[in-house]
Amino acid sequence: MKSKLAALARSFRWAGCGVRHCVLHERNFRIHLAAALFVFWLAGALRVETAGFGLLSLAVGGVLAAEMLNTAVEAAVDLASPGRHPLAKLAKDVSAGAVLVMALASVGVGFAVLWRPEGLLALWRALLAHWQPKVLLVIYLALAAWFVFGFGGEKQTPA
Ligand SMILES: Nc1ncnc2c1ncn2[C@@H]1O[C@H](COP(=O)(O)OP(=O)(O)OP(=O)(O)O)[C@@H](O)[C@H]1O
Repeated sequence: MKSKLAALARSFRWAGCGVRHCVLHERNFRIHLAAALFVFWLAGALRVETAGFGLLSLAVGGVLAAEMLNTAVEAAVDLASPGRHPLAKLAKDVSAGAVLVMALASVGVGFAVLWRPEGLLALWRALLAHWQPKVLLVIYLALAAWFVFGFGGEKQTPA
């Protein structure tokens, strides 16, 4: 029993290593994370109901998972085919296309859940009328830019 629990804990640890790698070395993954934070903030500000949060979570999780699978495919292809090969190109392009499809579907989910003209207009008016939201927005944009472009190391494929 103890060794089974240890094996389970180990598998979670390896999964965590995969997430950590993407956060540190995949710029697109960080873009999705920064966008997700904004989407969840917007959903909170618009008082989106629980089901809406569920849909947004599925969409955000789907895009992040697709991005991670794309990274896994790229690493496996580079390992199997260090030189150029049409099948390597096919695998990478289809994998990248899957991320695009998931991202577009998520934009659709985002619109369906967050398109509340009155609420959005009220947020926009609050942004224009007060300095605090402007400062918060600038801080968020600066932190997001640092996180996306300045955080972690260069893209790499582990040896
Ligand atoms: N081993 C390979 N053989 C043939 N074509 C490849 C190979 N590796 C990459 N390509 C192709 O070269 C182009 C650029 O690939 P690259 O791996 O640089 O991806 P990318 O679009 O820059 O994405 P990322 O920044 O996530 O790596 C893509 O069309 C890809 O399919």
